[in-house]
Amino acid sequence: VLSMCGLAKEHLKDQQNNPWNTKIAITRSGGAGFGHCKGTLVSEYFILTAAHCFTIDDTADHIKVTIGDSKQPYPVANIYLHPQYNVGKLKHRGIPEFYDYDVALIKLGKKVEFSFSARPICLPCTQGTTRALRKPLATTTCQDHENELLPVANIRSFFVSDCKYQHDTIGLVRRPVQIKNSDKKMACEQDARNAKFYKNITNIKDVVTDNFLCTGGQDPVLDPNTCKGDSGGPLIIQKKLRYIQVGVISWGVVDVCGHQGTTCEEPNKRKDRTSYSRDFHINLFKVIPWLKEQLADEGLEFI
Ligand SMILES: CO[C@H]1CCN(Cc2c(C)cc(C)c3[nH]ccc23)[C@H](CO)C1
Repeated sequence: VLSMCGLAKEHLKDQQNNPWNTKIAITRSGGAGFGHCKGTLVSEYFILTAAHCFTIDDTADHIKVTIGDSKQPYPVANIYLHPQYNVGKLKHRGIPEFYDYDVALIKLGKKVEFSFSARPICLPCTQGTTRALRKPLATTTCQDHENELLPVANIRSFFVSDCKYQHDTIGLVRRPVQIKNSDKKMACEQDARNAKFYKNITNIKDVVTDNFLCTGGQDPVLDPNTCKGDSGGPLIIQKKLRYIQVGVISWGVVDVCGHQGTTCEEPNKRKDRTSYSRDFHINLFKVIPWLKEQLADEGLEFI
């Protein structure tokens, strides 16, 4: 059976504690600079990330994926963007960026040998998550997973930032945030209006569709915010000692890292977090059919 998903070495730090954490580097021709994104290892060949990390002319040979402690990048065989992702879909309505269905799968050119620093995270509606939730395999449904992981409430979850410490060592820091899946969901979504391109949108639900999970703000508690470089990273829920990914970091209202990109808590380097600094993540329960199709041969046993 595929090694258990969502298992981390609790007492260790950084990569052993987030063994599904991957870095995606995209080299653009013509000096259009580097693209950097995060992603998660979800099976022996696939990385889950955000579709907006890629532009139409990013080909597989311009993408490098590093996993675990290995400095050696994996070759990329192919990229699969969600078929309904279309960043320019609302351009005619003066909305330059539309992030709906902002998910993509990268197929690696080489199989990942799992280890304590390279292990897949659990995905919703797979048998691995049923086991991780300690539920009966025969009777547990995808809806049971959703009821357990995303109830109507403020749900404790986390994303992961990389922190640059002195001597350029990179650490991985877990950032606790609450998914506003309660009566606070509306206010969370309305704050999208504070984003650069969304200021004069009449109906914010046109851009913040039902496919998003919303975190950030200060009600009930002040949540940390994502940065551009966190794009494609996971929104994770921990159940006992197992980790399940419920979202992919898509976009945020305020890039609290500014240009330097690191997301470390350096003094006065991080823009102050405000009540309207919200972050939006693609809800994986809304893209199960696409995941199931793309990952059909990966032994994940979707239910
Ligand atoms: C609609 O306009 C907004 C779109 C996205 N924002 C950039 C951005 C991206 C692309 C991705 C992630 C994960 C981000 N986390 C925080 C900011 C941020 C800009 C500027 O913040 C405003």
